[in-house]
Formats: sequence, structure tokens, C-alpha cells
Amino acid sequence: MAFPRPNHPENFLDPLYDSIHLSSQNTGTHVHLEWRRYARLFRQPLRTKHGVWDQREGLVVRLEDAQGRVGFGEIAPLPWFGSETLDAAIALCASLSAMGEALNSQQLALIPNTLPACQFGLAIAWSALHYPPSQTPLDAAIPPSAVLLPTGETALEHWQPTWESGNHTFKWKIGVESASKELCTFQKLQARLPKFSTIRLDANGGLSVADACRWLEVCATDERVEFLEQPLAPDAFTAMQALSDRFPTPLALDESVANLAQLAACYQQGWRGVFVVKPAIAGSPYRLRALCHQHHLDVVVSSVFETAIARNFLQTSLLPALPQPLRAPGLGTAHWFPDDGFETTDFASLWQRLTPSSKTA
Ligand SMILES: O=C(O)CCC(=O)c1ccccc1C(=O)O
Ligand SMILES: [Mg+2]
Repeated sequence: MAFPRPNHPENFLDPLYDSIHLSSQNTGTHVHLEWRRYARLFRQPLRTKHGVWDQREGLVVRLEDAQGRVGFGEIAPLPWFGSETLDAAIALCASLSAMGEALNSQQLALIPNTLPACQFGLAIAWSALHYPPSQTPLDAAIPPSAVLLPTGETALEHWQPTWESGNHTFKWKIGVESASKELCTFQKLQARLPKFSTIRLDANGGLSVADACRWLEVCATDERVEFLEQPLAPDAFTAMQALSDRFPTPLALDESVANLAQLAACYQQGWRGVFVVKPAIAGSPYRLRALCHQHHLDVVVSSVFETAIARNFLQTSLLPALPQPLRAPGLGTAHWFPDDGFETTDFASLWQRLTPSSKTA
């Protein structure tokens, strides 16, 4: 069983479900929470409009119930993208773990929407308690992930191994240097990428309307461009609607839809383009799944550089539960890290290597 069924007690994190079913015998079962910090250096820093990022920090969480069952989860906040901070996540974990025997599914279901990465991380740990993580998705065909290329000219030398490994969708960051310089580099990239590749351009909200138009004019002449992601800042929603009406290349929202409330709001305001969703910072994965089905959203499930714990959940549980057919997920980021042991699917051994939180908090 890859994903809790609608109607199943394990769907407890759905607030609607909770209000109806929290009286079930499940509520009384207490769990014990522990968490440990991790930090991973990138092989090379990632440059985006938001700045230079050189280290991914997060938490691995571990739930154990009275029967000795164990489930691992991961809290990987991205504060510069609008999620809570790592300190806020640690404070929540400290307060939940201090509850001792009083901690049960009800408290986990009450994590506020201001802590979306915590909602996600503890939901997947709860799920893993009941359904041991599998290594393979059960029912759906998951296309190979898009692979994130280095920013700038370095991309020109880095796409080939990806192509040879069978991933033909590339993602490239723009909006970092001047549009003229980046358009020039893009021309070289266009000349080198094979005919049957797919290109995603991600501006991280960093373009002016004028530069976005220059990019979209170029994109219109290259059918390999799948979409232009977040050309303008999130507050320029109306201008992005206007751009998407004016040019043939689809636009995708990312920063604009960092959490579930923003995702629902953009849909309500009429966005029918692509939604790049980062489940690890969006909130409850059950509510995310429900929203995607309810509105038939055109989503790309995207990485926030999580470890194998969160990524395994995305690949084996969430992706198969989303509306099919799927766009290529944006989970091709593991190659950004050296061989540091965080890509293992032996979560217990990963946990063992981390320092207990009493020594770091
Ligand atoms: O979506 C992908 O394909 C890769 C992930 C990615 O680009 C990303 C990773 C971490 C933080 C922000 C972003 C982003 O899409 O802006
Ligand atoms: Mg993006």
C-alpha cells in the first residue's frame, strides 16, 4: 500500500477527515518523537535569483509507537522560498517531543499551516509507521526526472552525462545575470542540446516584464522549451496571466505557490497554467493530493534538495497518487551532492550517523 486511501484511518492529517474521525481508536495511540539535524554541502554552490546556496540543512524525524514500530520523516524547510525556518521546525519538534506519552496523531494533525515543512515531514513519518516505505512505486509510470543544470555557461559542459543516462528534460536557471548575457548563453545551449530534449527555464521571479517578453519571444521559436517558470515575482500575478495569454510557451508558477493556501489562491484567481509544487514545503501531502485531483491541476513535483527519506516518499507514494499522466518530476538534484551517504534507502543507518538532538539543540 503506497498511499493511505481516502477513508482510511491513516489519512488522519486531512483536517476534514480528522474532525469526523478523530474519535476512532487510532487517536489514543501515543508515539514518541526524536529528531536529528543534518547538513550537506553541495558539490558546487547553486546560483539563483535568490542568491548563492552552498549547504542544505534539515531534520530527520523518527516516530516510534508503543508496539515498537518506527517511521522516519524529513523536515527540509526553505525559508527564502516562504516556508518556516529550521529554528522554527526545531522548536516544534522540541515541544512535541516534550509531550512524552501525550503525543498522538491528534497533536500531529494540529500542526499549524505556518509550519508547512513540519506538516509534511511528520505526515510522512506517520505514514511510514503504518506502511513501511517501499522502494518502488506500485501502480503508476513515473517519467524520468528533469535534471537541474548548473547556472550560467557551466551548463554547456554538463548536460551530456544526463542525456546519456536517459534523462532528456533539462532545467536551467535564468534571471541571475543580465538578460542579454543569458540569452547569448542560451543560444549556445540551444545549439548543443539534442533535438528531442526538453528544456525548462526557471527565472525564480527575477525578470522584468520587458525581459520576460524577450525570453518568451525566443522560447516561441524553440518547441523544446516546455515552460518558463516563475518569470516575475509572486506579487506580479496579473502580469504573469497577461504574459501567458500573449505567448505560446506555457508559464509555470513556483514561488507563487510555495504552500497549499497559495496554490489554492492562484487556482481561484484563474491560473490554469503549470504549477510547480514542492511537496516538502507545501504542507500536508494528503491535502496536496486532494487539491490536485479536485481541480485537475497540471503539476510538476519538484525537489527542495531533500534526502532519500522525503524523495522516496515523493517517488513511491505521492507521485503515483497524483492525476496521471504525470509531467516529468523535478527531482533530478541528487547529483548536486557528493557521495555523502544521504542518498541511501537504509534510513535507520542514515539516522545512526546523525548526532542526537540533545547534543546540538
Ligand atoms: O524543480 C526542479 O526541477 C529542481 C529543483 C529546483 O529547481 C529548486 C530547488 C530548490 C529550491 C528552488 C528550486 C526552484 O525550482 O526554484
Ligand atoms: Mg523554480
